[in-house]
Amino acid sequence: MDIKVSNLKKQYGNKIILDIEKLELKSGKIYGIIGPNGAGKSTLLKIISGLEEPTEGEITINGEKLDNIKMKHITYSNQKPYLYRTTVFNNVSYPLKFRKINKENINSTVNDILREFKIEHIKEQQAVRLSGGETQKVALARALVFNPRCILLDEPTANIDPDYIDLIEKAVIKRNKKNHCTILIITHNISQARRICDEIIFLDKGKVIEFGDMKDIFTNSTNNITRKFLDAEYCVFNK
Ligand SMILES: Nc1ncnc2c1ncn2[C@@H]1O[C@H](COP(=O)(O)OP(=O)(O)OP(=O)(O)O)[C@@H](O)[C@H]1O
Repeated sequence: MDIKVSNLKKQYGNKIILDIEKLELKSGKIYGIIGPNGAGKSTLLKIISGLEEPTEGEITINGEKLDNIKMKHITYSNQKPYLYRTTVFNNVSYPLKFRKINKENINSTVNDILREFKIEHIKEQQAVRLSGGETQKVALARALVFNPRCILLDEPTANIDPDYIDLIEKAVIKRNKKNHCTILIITHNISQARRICDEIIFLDKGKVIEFGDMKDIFTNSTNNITRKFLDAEYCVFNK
C-alpha cells in the first residue's frame, strides 16, 4: 500500500502534536519512526491506522481516502497491547473470524503462527494471566495473522527478551518480502532500525526533521537533534 500524508495537523486542546506537510511512503518498504518521547510517533501511527482523526489534512492509501474497506488490510499493534478476556488461541484467531475465514483455515493458520512465535504452549491459557512479554508476543501474532498489506507496529519489542527479538524481526521481514506490505515501526532501538528498516522518519515536536535512507542519515546527518539522539542511542544499544 502506498501511503500519502498531506498537510496533517493533530491538535489536543491548543497544543499542536503533529504538523506534517507531506510524507510519501511506498509499498514494500520498512520505515522506522524514531524520535524523542512525546514527539508524536504513536499519534502518527494511530492516525494512519484510522484509529484517530486528524485535526486537519488527510491520509490517502493508493491515492484514495482511508475507508472501512482499506482499514481491513491495515494492522496496528499498540505500545501497550490489549488482549481480549479469552484464551490466547481465541485472541489470535479473532482477525480471521472477523474476516469470515472458514474454521479449518483458521485452525491451521493460527497454529502456524503460534508455532512461528513459539507460543504454542500457552495457546489454551487465559490472555489476562500472561506476563508482559507474553502479552506482547500474542498481540503481535494477532496483528500479523491475517496477512495485512500495511503493518503499523508501536515499539513491538519493548518488553521482549533479546533472544526473541531476532524472531520478531524475522517475522516482520518475512511478511514484508512475501506480501510486499508497507511496514511502519516505532522503535527506540537504533540498532534495530539499522537492521530492519529501509528508511527512517525522524520526528521531533510533531515535525519530520529527517526522512530517508537509514544509513545515509546515520552517517551524514548534521542536524543537532538527530545527531545527539542517534549517537546516544547507538552507544546504549551497542555497548
Ligand atoms: N489523547 C490525548 N490527549 C491529550 N494529549 C495527548 C493525547 N495523546 C497524546 N497526547 C500528547 O501528544 C504528545 C505526543 O504523544 P505520542 O504518544 O504520539 O508521542 P510519542 O512520540 O509516541 O512518545 P513516546 O516515545 O513517549 O511513546 C504527548 O505530549 C502526549 O502527551
